Amino acid sequence: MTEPLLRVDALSVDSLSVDSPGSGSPGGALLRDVSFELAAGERLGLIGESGSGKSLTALSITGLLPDGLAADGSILLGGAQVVGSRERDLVELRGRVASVVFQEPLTALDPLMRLGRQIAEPIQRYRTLSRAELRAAVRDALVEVGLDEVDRIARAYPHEVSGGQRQRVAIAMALATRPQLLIADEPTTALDVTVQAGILDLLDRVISERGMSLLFISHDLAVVSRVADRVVLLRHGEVVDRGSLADLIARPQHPYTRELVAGARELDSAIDNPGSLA
Ligand SMILES: Nc1ncnc2c1ncn2[C@@H]1O[C@H](COP(=O)(O)OP(=O)(O)OP(=O)(O)O)[C@@H](O)[C@H]1O
Repeated sequence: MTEPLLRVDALSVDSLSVDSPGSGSPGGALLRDVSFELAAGERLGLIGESGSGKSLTALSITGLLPDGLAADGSILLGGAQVVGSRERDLVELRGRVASVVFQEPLTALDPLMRLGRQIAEPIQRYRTLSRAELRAAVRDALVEVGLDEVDRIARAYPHEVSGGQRQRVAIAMALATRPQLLIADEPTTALDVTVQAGILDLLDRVISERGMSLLFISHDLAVVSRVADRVVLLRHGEVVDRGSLADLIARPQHPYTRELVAGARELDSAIDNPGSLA
């Protein structure tokens, strides 16, 4: 078999900056010269403290920056340019190439629509199915994200299921369009620790089973280490460090990386020795 001439990354962000041009703020750009690549099937963690620019990066990638903010540079999503693209083309890219899971599942869910219908919508957008086939596809989608009682959940409204179940449904919706890349923006931050572990295991499994790429965004190195192979560290809108997770943890170079690694170790030993928390 011959090697392909051109390897298309799932995502390639090159010299991305985000500005708030109308604001006249003297602070300058919100993101500056952010660059990273994500190969097909790879898992990258984007780490940074609150306000470092993680969400603006995710919104830039999906072409969803709020009004008043402008992106510059290049973002290739499955080989297609996002920066400067028309909304019509971006709609096609979202879903087909990349889907997003947010911190708060209610962002993605309509409170007035039964969950089964909400999952059926993205499935129908990309596949022509009979009613019976569609019902089976919705059940399969719920089973894939580890939910039991799928008939009850399909008939329920978002407020009638638990927070963890809602996040699983939101993940099922994000996966329903068969994207190549899943962008998970702090998907477990709003959940308690045991539920969090279940969602991380789920992401780990579906990403492997489907051979997808994952961009996992979090402020928490310990959480990222559960699902990512490589990380990019953002601080004040700039990339300050990057590398394989194993290298960064074993040999942290940048002061911010050292701080993060020390913090994650402290938390880990506090969990192992609960008395040390007192
Ligand atoms: N619409 C906007 N207009 C102006 N500034 C904004 C806007 N949205 C975000 N910012 C600013 O951009 C910076 C980066 O924000 P961003 O939401 O990307 O941070 P984050 O790393 O995702 O933080 P968090 O973990 O708290 O969500 C912050 O200083 C924020 O105040």
